[in-house]
Amino acid sequence: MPAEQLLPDIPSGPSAAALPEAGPALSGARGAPTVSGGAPGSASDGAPGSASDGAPGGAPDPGDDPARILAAEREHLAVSRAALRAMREHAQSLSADAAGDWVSQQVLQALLDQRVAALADHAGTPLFFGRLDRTAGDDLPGTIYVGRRHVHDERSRPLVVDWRAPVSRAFYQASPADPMGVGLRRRFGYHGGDLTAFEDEHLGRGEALRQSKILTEEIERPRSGPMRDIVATIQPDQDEIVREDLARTVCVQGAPGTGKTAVGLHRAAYLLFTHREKLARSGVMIVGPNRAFLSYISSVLPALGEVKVDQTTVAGILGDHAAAEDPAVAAIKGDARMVPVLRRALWAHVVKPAEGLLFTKGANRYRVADHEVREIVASLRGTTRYNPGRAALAQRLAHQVLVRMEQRGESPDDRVQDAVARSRPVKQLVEQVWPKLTPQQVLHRLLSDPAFLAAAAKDDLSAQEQAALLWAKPPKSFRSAKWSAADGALLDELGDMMERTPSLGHLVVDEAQDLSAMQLRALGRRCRNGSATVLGDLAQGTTPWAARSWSEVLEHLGFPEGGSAGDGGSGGTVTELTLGFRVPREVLDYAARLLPSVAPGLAVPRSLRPGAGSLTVRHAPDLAASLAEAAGQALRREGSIGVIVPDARVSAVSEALADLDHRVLAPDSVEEHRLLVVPATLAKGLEYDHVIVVEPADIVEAEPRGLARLYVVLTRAVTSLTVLHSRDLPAELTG
Ligand SMILES: Nc1ncnc2c1ncn2[C@@H]1O[C@H](COP(=O)(O)OP(=O)(O)OP(=O)(O)O)[C@@H](O)[C@H]1O
Repeated sequence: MPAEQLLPDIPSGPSAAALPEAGPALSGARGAPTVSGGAPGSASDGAPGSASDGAPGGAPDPGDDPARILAAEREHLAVSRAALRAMREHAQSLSADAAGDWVSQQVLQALLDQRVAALADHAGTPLFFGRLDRTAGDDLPGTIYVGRRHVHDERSRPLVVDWRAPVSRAFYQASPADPMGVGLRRRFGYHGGDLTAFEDEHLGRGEALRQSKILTEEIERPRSGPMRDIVATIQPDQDEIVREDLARTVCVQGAPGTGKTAVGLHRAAYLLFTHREKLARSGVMIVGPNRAFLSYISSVLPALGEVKVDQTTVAGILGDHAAAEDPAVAAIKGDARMVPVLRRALWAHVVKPAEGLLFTKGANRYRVADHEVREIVASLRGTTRYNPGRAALAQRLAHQVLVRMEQRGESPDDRVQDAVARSRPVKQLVEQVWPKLTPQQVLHRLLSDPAFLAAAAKDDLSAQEQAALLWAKPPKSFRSAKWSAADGALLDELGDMMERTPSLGHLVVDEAQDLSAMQLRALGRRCRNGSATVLGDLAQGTTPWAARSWSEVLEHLGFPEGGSAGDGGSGGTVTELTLGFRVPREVLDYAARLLPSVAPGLAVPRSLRPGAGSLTVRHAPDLAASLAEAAGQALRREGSIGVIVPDARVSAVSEALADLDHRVLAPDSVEEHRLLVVPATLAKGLEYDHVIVVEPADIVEAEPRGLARLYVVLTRAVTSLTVLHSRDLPAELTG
């Protein structure tokens, strides 16, 4: 997004004023109380719908006194809260007894319980965070309050409108250039559940804020606990992505901290609101890199009222296969060239019948000749998945027997055909020609048997690649095989060749740049009838198979860029977020020195915040002592602290911090702690107020894409980054 879009010029400079007794805006944690905006005018200011239109009971016009305006808005909040209470009491009073039978009663009761839970008033956040005074002259109210959920009064007049409703769009998108029928846009700051500040933009008069203090306060607030929703401050380019059509697959490239994860989660919430019934049936799933990350993002959707979204990892989908594997072998297994290899391996099990079918019933014998069986097999091969093909073969053979019965004057019906299809001679022939298989059996054979692998690989894999794929010591049976994570995707591919994988309505994939072609295919087949939101940063790709381009990723997912998806859906579009909300500019510029080496094609990211003094790079011959000192200093400041270290140094660093209460982050960690030691390989997607990075050279040397790992690690800080090194820094960082 161009900076001007976020910080538009104001023809008549809006003023900022302090409001007595007002607490800090939005985050409520710090900062001066604010009321700002272009001469905060009357709440009803020129708009056909005034504040009193929206507030039943007709609140008096507070004029342009900020304190009176805020008092009037607090009154609207109190009225809205009372109305929500009434909605909840009404829902509680409803009985499921009216349902006809016991099962319907239980279903209805569950729905009523859900409704009551959804109508809870969360004391920590106000019911609304924005207001629009509209000049559109349509049937909708002149004034609307935008909040996390819809609230109406006893006459069904809306007091708060859900942020996802079409009319709320203007709250995020309207600008002086295109006011979208909005005269006044007001943003509220809050502390706990109370309104403490507001900012006005008289868009109708061509006024907009140069810099929203409420947004600044929000992005600068100290981080503690899990990720929060950004519903009050979604930016216009983020909102475009959030509200993209369900049918569209969107792929978002974005530098660290540009809000990709936040946008993906809000898009899920938006789609669930807009297509509630459809998605309740088909489902929405969020896929993240590991459980620690999922735990970090786990509160966002519930806070937006969406509790029924599955949040998982690729391993959660493909099975926790964790056998150790050489990354070079995993890279071959992750390559899309494995698809034809697997296909040949599977279908090689379908063989030419040596004999025809002989079916006996009483004294009668019915024959289907071997060439006829061959023709049936040939007509089925390649036109169905493996298992349905097997079932169809049995039915076709039985049908041939039926034809012969009819030729002899019998009149068998469908039940006879089913019985013949299940009869021993048919089963035996099918088993011989088209055997029952599991994905594990096929993959076990492929990775154990050089001749079988060579036949399946043809020219798709080189001799060296085939040699690398073969197990050094093949397990005796597929049952005792220890599968690797890469095998998981191969098994899934084979599974889908055998039986169609059910599809979800929408899939959000975070850190997608790290997924192999085969993993992407596994995810793509899970939204074959739906769509996807694909999030990532090519510069943060740390796996040996990390994507080099988004069009590749979309292709593997089955949503080719600009094209159409396999099952009639639309192709994907790539878009970019370029403005960073997390990392201070000084830190981001430092990390960006690595970009020419890790992703030469990408533009240098921009940060919303200057963050002067946020970066310290210290040569530390006594690393343990410097680390303890830096961590101690950070503990005296506000906010979370992440000590990000080469994985091999985790225990040593934990020992160096023995005197400070801390925890070590593990892949499955769900507990929170203010001071965390974070292995470099787990830092992706996370953020801390203060980050201390230990020994960058070790981080770079630990893995083939170590420079990209270092880029990830250096971009986790919200407030300060301290780099401690006893060895020389990597040349890419100093050059
Ligand atoms: N519009 C916004 N208003 C307030 N905060 C925002 C906004 N957009 C993003 N943020 C905040 O910026 C931080 C970074 O967001 P997020 O983690 O979604 O970025 P990301 O692009 O996924 O980063 P990374 O690539 O490093 O994983 C989060 O704390 C998020 O809440």
